[in-house]
Amino acid sequence: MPVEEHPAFPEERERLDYTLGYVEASLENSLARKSRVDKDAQRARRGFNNEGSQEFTDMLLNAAIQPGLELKVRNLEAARSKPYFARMDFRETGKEDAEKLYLGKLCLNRDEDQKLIIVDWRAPIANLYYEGRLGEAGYHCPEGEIRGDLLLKRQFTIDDGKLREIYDIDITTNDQLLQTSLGANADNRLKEIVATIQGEQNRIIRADMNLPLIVQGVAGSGKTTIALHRIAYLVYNFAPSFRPENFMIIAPNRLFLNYISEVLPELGVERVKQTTFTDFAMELIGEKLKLTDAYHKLIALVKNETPAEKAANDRTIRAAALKSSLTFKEVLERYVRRIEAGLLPATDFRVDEWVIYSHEEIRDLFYRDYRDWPILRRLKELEKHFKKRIKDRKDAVIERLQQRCNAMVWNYKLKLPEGEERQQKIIRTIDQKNEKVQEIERFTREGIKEYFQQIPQLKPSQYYRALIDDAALFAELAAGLPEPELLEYIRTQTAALTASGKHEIEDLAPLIYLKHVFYGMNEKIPVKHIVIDEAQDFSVFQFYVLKQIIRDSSFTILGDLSQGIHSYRGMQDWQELRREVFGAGSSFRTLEQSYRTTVEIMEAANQVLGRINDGRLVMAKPVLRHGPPVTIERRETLAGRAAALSERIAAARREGFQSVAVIAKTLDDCKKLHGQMEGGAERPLVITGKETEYHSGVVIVPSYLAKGLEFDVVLIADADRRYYGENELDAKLLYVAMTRPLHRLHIYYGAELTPLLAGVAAAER
Ligand SMILES: Nc1ncnc2c1ncn2[C@@H]1O[C@H](COP(=O)(O)OP(=O)(O)OP(=O)(O)O)[C@@H](O)[C@H]1O
Repeated sequence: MPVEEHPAFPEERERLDYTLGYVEASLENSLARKSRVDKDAQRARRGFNNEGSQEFTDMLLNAAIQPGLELKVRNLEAARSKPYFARMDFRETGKEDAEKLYLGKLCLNRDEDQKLIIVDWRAPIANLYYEGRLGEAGYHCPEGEIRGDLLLKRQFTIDDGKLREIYDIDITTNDQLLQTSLGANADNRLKEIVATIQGEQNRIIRADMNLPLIVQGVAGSGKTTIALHRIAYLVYNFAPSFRPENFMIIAPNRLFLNYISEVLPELGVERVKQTTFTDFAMELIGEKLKLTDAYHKLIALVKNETPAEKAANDRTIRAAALKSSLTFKEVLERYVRRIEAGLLPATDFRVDEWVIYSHEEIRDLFYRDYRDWPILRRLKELEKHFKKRIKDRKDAVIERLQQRCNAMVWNYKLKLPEGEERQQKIIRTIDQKNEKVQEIERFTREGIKEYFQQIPQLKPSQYYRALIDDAALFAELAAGLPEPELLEYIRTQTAALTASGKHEIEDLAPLIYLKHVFYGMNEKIPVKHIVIDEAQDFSVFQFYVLKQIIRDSSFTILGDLSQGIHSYRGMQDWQELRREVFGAGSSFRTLEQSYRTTVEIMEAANQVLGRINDGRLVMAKPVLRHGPPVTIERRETLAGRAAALSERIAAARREGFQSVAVIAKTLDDCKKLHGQMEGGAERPLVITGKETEYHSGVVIVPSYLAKGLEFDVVLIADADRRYYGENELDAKLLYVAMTRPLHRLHIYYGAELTPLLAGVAAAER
């Protein structure tokens, strides 16, 4: 129905005009204020000459105000075209009138009377919109629970300040706006979804920040999107105790970070730390380490062609899993305990003939009083104790020397006549005393230095190598642990790698662990809440170290075991993570509804997943949105496939789709295909994984890099048996590829179709 025919159109248009007028006025005010503050800041900077001056105070004040004002101006500018997206009418129990609340991305108050013109979607009352059905409803706020009647829920489409659509949501929840939003084409980057957040997503966004939360969500269930909305929600609700810098999101790679980079600014949130595990690990370890290519192992694994390769791969997978487990951490823990036990010299701390601290006293300090401190930091405390006691002793000795010197001087003055000889003797006495004092100072300084020189202090990577290179020590420490042969294999592989000056991603958790136990790192990390996306690719050991180093911080962990293409080193089971790392206090939620793709595509992908035969994997339920069937076509030659792909790309473009991805198994396969697609109308861009900027449009992307991304149309280029065999890893890779499109999926193969797709009800030619 045209929007003008909606009975509430005149009222809503009037309200929109009023709001836009207010936004405009507020923007004008804020711009004027911003310009004043900017000018004052400039003036103060020019006039500033010392830290006690008025200019300095002004400079600090302006620096504090400027970012907030800039943000306000940006938010108001955004609100000009779309100030709100919904309205709800709520009558609180005991009150006569219902309040009309308009929900938007930011809150806007009327300056005169503080009346709310727009309610922020993150405010407690906004929960009614996401959770409440019409009728009796309530919400929690700092004052307690507020109950009442939800009389109206209405959604709007507003573009460029124009009211385009009005949808009233009735008791049966007809989410027209969600359908419209899902039917739209993929933008260049991930987008915000405040208007259509669903109940199960809302409960994750608003979950208690202090409890670790683990979310298993199927492909397309909105994990990445809600991870970002959760941060925006927490930033808003926990300010000013928490600042945006206290939040951090860890994502799989920089390309992905760039893909998601617009959501937080769109939600009015800046300065949240967005990083990858590798980058964060390097920061924590504090050493410049060379890493092997992140996908090197996966690429070797997916080639998997000859029986010999298969056997070697099997061992690689088992070794990576063991190295990423808490069993390997146990070896390191024993190693650390061994170093700790033998760290102190078996002597007293003496300076010359004085015993300053006895061995027993030192042990008590080191192993008892400071036992919870990082090992090498305890040495710093010992040193402080040594210095303090030396100083007390030294002061007493110097005092005695001084008294003796005074007595001698006095004696000379009494006994010798005034003159050259007496003067010389007095000078010599004082000089001798000064020399002695200096000698004592030197002695004590050197005594401390000598004591601590006996204690080796290495970098984390040096401690690691000292263990990895020592076969006998390693075997001794690993005694009694499961799979001793595999542990020894890990040791030799790691020793060879580190000898060539490199580490692999599985080494990062051990290195962070060593850094933490020897040096500690708490004061360096301002992070209080960590959100981890694609968490299925993290190992238990990685989670363990993150939890250890940021003890007070809380975690939101989101992932999908069905997409665990790094599961050889990643997560097999969320319950293990809860058991081993986060404990019973953590909560666990599942998301089964998938919003990205059509029913036809999701059903085909689910069939592939079903082949893995793992009861723990959850099948996605698509939102009811239909599209054309998945097609599977054979083109015998690579050239033939390339030509067919080029045709499909052109057709997709004619249909108005913006983003098309050709997915081939590995980067090499992508490059070969690219070479063949020269003649096509639009030659795709190959994504190599080295990019830091995400370009959509038409791309060729290796299956493992497609994870997390989405496209309007996906063309799988090589669904042959020889590429996708009947094994878990291949099935997961194919599943990831098949769950990337929003609207169309076309599959091609050359010789023999992968058995993983056998029976997939697709339009086959
Ligand atoms: N409530 C919603 N309203 C509108 N769109 C939504 C909603 N939830 C998810 N989407 C859309 O569904 C798509 C998938 O979201 P997202 O990429 O966050 O899912 P994901 O669970 O991280 O997916 P995957 O694990 O497959 O990478 C995105 O286009 C997102 O905008």
